[in-house]
Amino acid sequence: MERYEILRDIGSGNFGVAKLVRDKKTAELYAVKFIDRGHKIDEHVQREIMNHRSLKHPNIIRFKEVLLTPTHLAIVMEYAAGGELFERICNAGRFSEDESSVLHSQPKSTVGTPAYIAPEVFSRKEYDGKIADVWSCGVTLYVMLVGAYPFEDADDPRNFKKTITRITIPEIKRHAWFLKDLPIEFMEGEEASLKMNSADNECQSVEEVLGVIQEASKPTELAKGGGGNYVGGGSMDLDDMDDDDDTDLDDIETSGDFVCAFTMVDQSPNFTNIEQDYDLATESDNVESPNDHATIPYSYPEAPL
Ligand SMILES: Nc1ncnc2c1ncn2[C@@H]1O[C@H](COP(=O)(O)OP(=O)(O)OP(=O)(O)O)[C@@H](O)[C@H]1O
Repeated sequence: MERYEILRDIGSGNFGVAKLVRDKKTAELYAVKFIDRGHKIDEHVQREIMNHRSLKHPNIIRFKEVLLTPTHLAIVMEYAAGGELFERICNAGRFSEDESSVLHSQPKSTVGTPAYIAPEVFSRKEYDGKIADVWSCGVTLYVMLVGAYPFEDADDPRNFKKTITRITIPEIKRHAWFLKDLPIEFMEGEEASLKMNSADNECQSVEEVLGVIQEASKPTELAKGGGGNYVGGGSMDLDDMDDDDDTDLDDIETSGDFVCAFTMVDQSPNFTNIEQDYDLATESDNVESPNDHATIPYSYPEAPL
């Protein structure tokens, strides 16, 4: 399969490298995170991938698919061309003057930007610091996703006392900002399950994703001298990346926030049903021992994070 062309490195994390690729058919750009096959592909990696797959929101990088190269598990996702969040924050400055003056007018025992402070901290009664931190993290996440403060009254934006009134879960479920672009998985009722079925048909299925992850968690056949049973190969092989590639990178739009829409192309080949114990002997003739890997248990939460 020669679906993607690797263009350049875009970063590296704890688990591997991320590269910018172009879909040869549609010319769309994607980011691909490469993680070494073998022991690094554990239940944590699996959980991250399955959680990512279930997140569908315009402000969250969209998962596309997982593929195998001879040496790596490749996670294909939407490419975010806006650069690093940290740099954005540094460039934007920490607080505006307005925010600072509000901050300084708070009681001395209250530290932080008011919009981020949990209601109980304002109340000056005893409170649990850890729980208050969870509130602040929630506000931070909301601001990062939406670009505005939650609980803000548009007619009275500086009235931070409004955060003292805690919204209830049923109220949240009816709230406009919760319902806007709500992923189908989290919708309730019959309409939701109908939508869910049609959406599931559009992307790599849970079984396919888990099948690829299971395969990637096995010791690589390449390391053993075998050819291996892989999906991808060709231009997705990291070793194939040519630094002197004459691809004209100047033509690539990397100035906007998100440059590619989520578009599915053909899906990966069939995989063994993950509910059966994975039978290596049926996977590849090159396998030396069917007992040299552990199957990652399939136990990730489908619920919101
Ligand atoms: N979808 C993407 N679009 C653009 N750049 C990305 C994308 N995914 C990753 N990157 C870049 O690659 C870097 C490494 O990403 P990666 O997800 O491997 O690691 P991380 O999230 O920084 O840390 P960890 O390895 O702990 O998950 C990121 O810091 C970012 O610069």
